[in-house]
Amino acid sequence: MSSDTPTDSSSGSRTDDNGCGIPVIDLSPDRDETKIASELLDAFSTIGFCTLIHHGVPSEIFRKAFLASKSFFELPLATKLRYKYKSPAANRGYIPYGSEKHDKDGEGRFLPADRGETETIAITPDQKETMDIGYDDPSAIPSEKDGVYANEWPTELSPDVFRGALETYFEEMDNLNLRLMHYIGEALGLPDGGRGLVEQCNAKPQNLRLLHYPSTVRDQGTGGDTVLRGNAHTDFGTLTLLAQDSVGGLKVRRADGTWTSVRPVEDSIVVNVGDMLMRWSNDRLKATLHKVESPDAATATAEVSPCAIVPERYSIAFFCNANKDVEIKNLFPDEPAKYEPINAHEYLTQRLAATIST
Ligand SMILES: O=C(O)CCC(=O)C(=O)O
Ligand SMILES: [Fe+2]
Repeated sequence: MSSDTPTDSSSGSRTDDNGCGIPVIDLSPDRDETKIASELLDAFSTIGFCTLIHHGVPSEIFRKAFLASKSFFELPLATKLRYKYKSPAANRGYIPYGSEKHDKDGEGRFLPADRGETETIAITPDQKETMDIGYDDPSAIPSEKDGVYANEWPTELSPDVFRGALETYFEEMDNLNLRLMHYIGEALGLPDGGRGLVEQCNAKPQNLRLLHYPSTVRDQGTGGDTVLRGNAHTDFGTLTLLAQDSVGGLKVRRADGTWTSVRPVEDSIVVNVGDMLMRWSNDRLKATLHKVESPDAATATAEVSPCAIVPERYSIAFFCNANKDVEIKNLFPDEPAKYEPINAHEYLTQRLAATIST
């Protein structure tokens, strides 16, 4: 069996993935919610990933968000650099190619914090540019001292095309995340049936990231046929809600070390567990390594060019976190804690600082 076969027999998770590579979970309102919750728990405690369908977010909202992303990345580099990412504390703005250094190696082991230039260079920089957007709280006055930051919306783009589309997208994803956290809390058997988890994630500490992987040629990057567009990593927060275009290339590592390709499904959302939720759940939920490569013909739904050109790719990640003041501490006090408690904001800022050079 090829290591990219889109089934998952090794992890013990559901295999009815419709060829998607990871479990597919249907959130239709007429489905039994307890069943949905147990499917989510099954996926998140094995491969750590699933694809959501019938989640209720209208197609139009994805279409407008992808249009906003394209309009931004098509601006000249000098213009995009006016909105450059300033600090992990603010966690907003544009990051040009080659600025992410990753804090884990290809096996998921943390690299030393004081790693020098050589070790950084040993990992090929991601072939992507990104734009991070947070929540603009209308009732708070931005102040660096108080840790309140505002987005810098590009003045070159009409508010309808960019800001409006992305604020709507943010709101939809935020609601969906809270729904998922409720299911997770319920399925984990937490005493308050999931309400407590929701209350600890409901202050919009999330981060919307637009990603653009430029078109490239196959024999660059790691060599051979495959181009590595995004290094293997785990996400930092609680859940990540990812929308992708039809190009493909996302791969997830199974428990046995082989990789499964996630086939893009129109209007679906790929969800995965991040390290913060893995810690919080005392390792019951798994933050799994994933990476982005050039698409293989078997999984891409877009026409994959037989020639050397790999088409550009767009995706939108919605990185969810616990509220800034939450202590991430073993949710199961009856079992020995595998991690020291840590403040959610501190944890996130540390991980961001270890990966992004500003
Ligand atoms: O672009 C993708 O498909 C995945 C991106 C990703 O994993 C990330 O930004 O954390
Ligand atoms: Fe990721």
